[in-house]
Amino acid sequence: MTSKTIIPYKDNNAGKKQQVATMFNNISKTYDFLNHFLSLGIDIIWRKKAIKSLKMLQPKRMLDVATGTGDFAFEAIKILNPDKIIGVDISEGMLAVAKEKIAKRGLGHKFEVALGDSEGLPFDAAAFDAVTVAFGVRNFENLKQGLQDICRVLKPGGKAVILEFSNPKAFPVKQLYNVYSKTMMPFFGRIFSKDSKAYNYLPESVVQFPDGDAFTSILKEAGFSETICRPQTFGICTIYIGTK
Ligand SMILES: C[S@@+](CC[C@H](N)C(=O)[O-])C[C@H]1O[C@@H](n2cnc3c(N)ncnc32)[C@H](O)[C@@H]1O
Repeated sequence: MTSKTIIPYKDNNAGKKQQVATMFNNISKTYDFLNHFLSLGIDIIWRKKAIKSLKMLQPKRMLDVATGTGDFAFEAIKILNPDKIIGVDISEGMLAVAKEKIAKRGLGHKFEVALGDSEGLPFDAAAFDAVTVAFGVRNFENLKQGLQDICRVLKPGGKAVILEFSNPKAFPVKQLYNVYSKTMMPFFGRIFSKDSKAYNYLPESVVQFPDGDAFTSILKEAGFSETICRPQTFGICTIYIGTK
């Protein structure tokens, strides 16, 4: 199953990847604030829970794909204490914020970030014990290719943990969340961020994105086994785990 391509700027001819990078460059300075504000801080709980699923594996060398401003990687450092975590992202603006946070927290010896595309990761095969992606896969231009490359850089037995928005299915959460994401999110996004289109793209891209079993099927096609799907908070978000 492939998802219909949703792009941030419909009147623009650039491809999805370039548009997504531009959008995140535009919103990088307000991203962290709006993330916690719009999710009422629940994203912090989702991140912790997702990272905790790697505790048994005790990964030493980790990769955080679509690392953005680094919050998923910071959580991994706190909970798992790996020797090294590398974060890659296609948005220089988001990475600039991540770099400031790394310096402020004195974590430069443990957490490095670099420009890098999920669909052609600049690493050797089997280089990492675990790969994490939070709220990133929905933005990939080619989802299956991105997941295949994540599988390639994992060691055999290594795990990918993916956190992504999904669509709540049950009444009345489905209806309430629909209204919230289509009205409040774009409203506050327009007020606080520099990009009025970015917070329209967010709910539109979630609706179109394959979730639940549809997503775990793509994980399997990309080379993962023992796939797990754990919906969070009435299905607003889902933790997916795949093993190489
Ligand atoms: C919603 S942000 C998530 C950032 C961070 N992981 C977090 O949890 O807050 C999505 C990020 O995915 C990045 N991204 C989108 N497509 C990508 C790709 N093909 N390769 C690497 N990063 C990508 C964007 O630039 C953006 O920083």
